[in-house]
Amino acid sequence: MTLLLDDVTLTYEDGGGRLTALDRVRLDVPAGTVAAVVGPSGSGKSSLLAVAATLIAPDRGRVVVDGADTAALDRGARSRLRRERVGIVFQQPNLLPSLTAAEQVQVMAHLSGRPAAAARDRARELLAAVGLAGEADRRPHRLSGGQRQRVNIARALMNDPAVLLVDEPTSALDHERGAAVLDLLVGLTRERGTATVLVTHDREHLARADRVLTMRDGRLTGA
Ligand SMILES: Nc1ncnc2c1ncn2[C@@H]1O[C@H](COP(=O)(O)OP(=O)(O)OP(=O)(O)O)[C@@H](O)[C@H]1O
Repeated sequence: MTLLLDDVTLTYEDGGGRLTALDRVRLDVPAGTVAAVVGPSGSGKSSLLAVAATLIAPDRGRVVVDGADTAALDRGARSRLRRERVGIVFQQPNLLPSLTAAEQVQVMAHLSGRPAAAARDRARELLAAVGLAGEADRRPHRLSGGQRQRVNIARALMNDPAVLLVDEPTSALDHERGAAVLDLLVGLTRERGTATVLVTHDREHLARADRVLTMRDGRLTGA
């Protein structure tokens, strides 16, 4: 499995006690598939993504990303794994206002120490893949909301991640643009063989996923 969470429990400090945000969660996502996660607010969806992204270590259980058991890695190796093998797409694109679309994407390769010339070509290729070949030199204020989210997706793909973690990617978009962004995510998952986890409130997205899982009070069901 490209992404595996096995018997994962995560608690947070809560006043004098502990709040269980993830309760013995098992999730395995094969390459080239989309697992959608639905659930009410506060049920643990963001915590699930944070643990899968290796941003938070669980109290218990295993998180295996692209074959690597993340508990066995030191901090440096874990951040390298996150940078190089995990793509993260959150609700708001958070683009840097002064950079063009191509530069936003290129920056990711720079952070991983990849050569600039190759990164420039790759950034343009990815922007073309998300339908923004003509917008590569535009800064965010000259892009629509849907286009900004596409730049966000291209940026997450820059390092060819094995795992793509996506949190409500269409919440800021109208229906048509949201549908186009979803098409793109599903298509890229299949083409590039990523293991994609998609947190969504949108029922229409669920039909496109390979599996739909429900999170409730930290328990994940439907696997
Ligand atoms: N850093 C934290 N410290 C303490 N409690 C937290 C922390 N982060 C989340 N929680 C609690 O953990 C539970 C799960 O939260 P989480 O954000 O994962 O849910 P969610 O399903 O993503 O919610 P939403 O859809 O509103 O984003 C909630 O009860 C939340 O209040």
